[in-house]
Amino acid sequence: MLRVEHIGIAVKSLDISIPLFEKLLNAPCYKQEVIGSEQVQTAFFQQGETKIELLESMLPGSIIERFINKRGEGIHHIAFEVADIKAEMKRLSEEGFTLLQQEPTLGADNKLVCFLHPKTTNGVLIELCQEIK
Ligand SMILES: CC[C@@H](C(=O)O)C(=O)SCCNC(=O)CCNC(=O)[C@H](O)C(C)(C)COP(=O)(O)OP(=O)(O)OC[C@H]1O[C@@H](n2cnc3c(N)ncnc32)[C@H](O)[C@@H]1OP(=O)(O)O
Ligand SMILES: [Co+2]
Repeated sequence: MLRVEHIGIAVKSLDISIPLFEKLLNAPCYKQEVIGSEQVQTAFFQQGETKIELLESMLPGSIIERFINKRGEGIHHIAFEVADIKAEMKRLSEEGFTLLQQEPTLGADNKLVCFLHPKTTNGVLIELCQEIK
């Protein structure tokens, strides 16, 4: 893994959480993006070489809504940047981790992404991401 690319935080309302994080980090939200396949709206903040990704559910029953209903707002996943996502998926699968998808999909901020099941990673949802060049 190259670095922590972002930390995903599930929030109920971007309208409330964007100004809150702008105050907290003393940095502007530099990008908002809708990811229809994940039924989320995102908002990004740069912090050194990593980012904070706020996630608000767009639809009832979405992954983010289910998470908030069960656990409340808070840290949802940690994303690691990798150089070659397919090679890393193969390595992690061979090491016994459960991949939540067999092929990378298009994520936010120009990335290919893949998730690992939190049951196989000490209860932490892990995202792998590779920049699309
Ligand atoms: C914006 C795009 C992208 C990016 O580019 O950055 C994103 O970050 S999208 C983020 C949202 N998308 C995802 O999270 C995709 C991967 N996640 C999943 O496929 C599912 O959330 C899941 C992890 C498979 C869980 O789904 P499901 O089994 O349907 O949910 P349950 O509510 O039944 O939970 C089962 C079990 O897992 C625990 N859980 C759920 N989410 C998390 C989590 N984020 N971290 C840790 N544990 C999690 C949940 O509490 C349940 O546990 P038990 O109650 O003990 O059974
Ligand atoms: Co993410």
